[in-house]
Amino acid sequence: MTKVLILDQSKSVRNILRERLEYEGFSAEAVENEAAASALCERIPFDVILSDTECKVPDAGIPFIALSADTSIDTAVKAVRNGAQDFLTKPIDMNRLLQSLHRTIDNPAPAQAPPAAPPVRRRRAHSAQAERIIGVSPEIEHVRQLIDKVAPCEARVLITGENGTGKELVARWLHAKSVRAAAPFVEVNCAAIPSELIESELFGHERGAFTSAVKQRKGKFEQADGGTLFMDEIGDMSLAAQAKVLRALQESRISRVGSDRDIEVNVRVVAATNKNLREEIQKGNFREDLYHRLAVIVVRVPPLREHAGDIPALVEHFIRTIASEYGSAPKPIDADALAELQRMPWSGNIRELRNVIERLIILSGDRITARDVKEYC
Ligand SMILES: Nc1ncnc2c1ncn2[C@@H]1O[C@H](COP(=O)(O)OP(=O)(O)OP(=O)(O)O)[C@@H](O)[C@H]1O
Repeated sequence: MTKVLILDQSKSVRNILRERLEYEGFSAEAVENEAAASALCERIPFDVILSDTECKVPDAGIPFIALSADTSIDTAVKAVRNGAQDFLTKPIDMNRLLQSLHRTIDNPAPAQAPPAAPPVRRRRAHSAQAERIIGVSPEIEHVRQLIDKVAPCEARVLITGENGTGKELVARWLHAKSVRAAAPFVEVNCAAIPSELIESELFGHERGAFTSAVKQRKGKFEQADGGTLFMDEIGDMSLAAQAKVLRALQESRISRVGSDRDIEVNVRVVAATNKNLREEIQKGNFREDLYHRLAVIVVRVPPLREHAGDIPALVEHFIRTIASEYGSAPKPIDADALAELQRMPWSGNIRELRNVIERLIILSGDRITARDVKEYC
């Protein structure tokens, strides 16, 4: 199992990253300073360190990825000059982080040998605008038709499907095609938030509600007022949090942690899960009443293996978008390389396909060949 050390002064960042990485199958430890990191590095052979640029990374010869809330090119260049394998800005885009971790682990360049001039890369903007849904298969057409029918009405929607199938993309389109399109689309990943923080994350808190509540904060429900709240990985929420969400949905009211005042909210909830919620209800892990509140309409997003005919169009799309992020020309791909990609099982679905295309663009020569696919996938 890949071992990751998280070095960050913020407890919530440490908790969120640790929980999410453990969820993704990594073994993760988190510390707040260099001394603790050095001590841990002596005991545990970490494969990679994730470190905020405010912290000093222990000199243990372990590749590291720099994280920072400062998005300036100067900070990125400095981090790479200091030996970082990659630089990611906060708030962390988990897809990017996972890609970066896999790249670092698969290809750990010595931490002491940073490139002289790091490539400047335009990162994908995390904008409210939804990316295009690629695919003309009957399966994807069906999803598109459902979006068109369901988006304009106010009904709550539950989106189901395996990881990486495009559930978030569907949620963004449901918002973009609704009457709420001009209002915020706010997302919350219920699996990434430790159970003790979820209530404050969803409903906000008053100053002094708990030790670290140094100022008043609006929760996701209030932030999404007038718009759409996308609750991802809803099946991973604790029963206690489920009860609070149920009340918010029943009454369209919430109260911040530490307050006894109710606040009215006008939010359309779109939820997503990769779990079978009916099975979770049988096991006692998910409230049936909440399920019926959320799943007025169910949109199932198919796994990529059920619409493999869309792979060539998706590959072409990713080659173009990734090339433009890197500021380079799109690389051609050989027909037999494409055929090879169509034969793969894609258990990580479209996200995995995107990651593979990014890897192939970086590692292949002038064009992507079948040999590249066999070597790098
Ligand atoms: N039909 C599609 N056309 C183009 N891009 C797509 C399509 N479906 C998914 N993607 C892209 O694949 C990646 C994964 O999609 P997304 O995050 O929506 O999946 P998800 O089902 O929400 O994943 P998870 O369950 O892990 O949260 C994103 O980069 C998304 O833009």
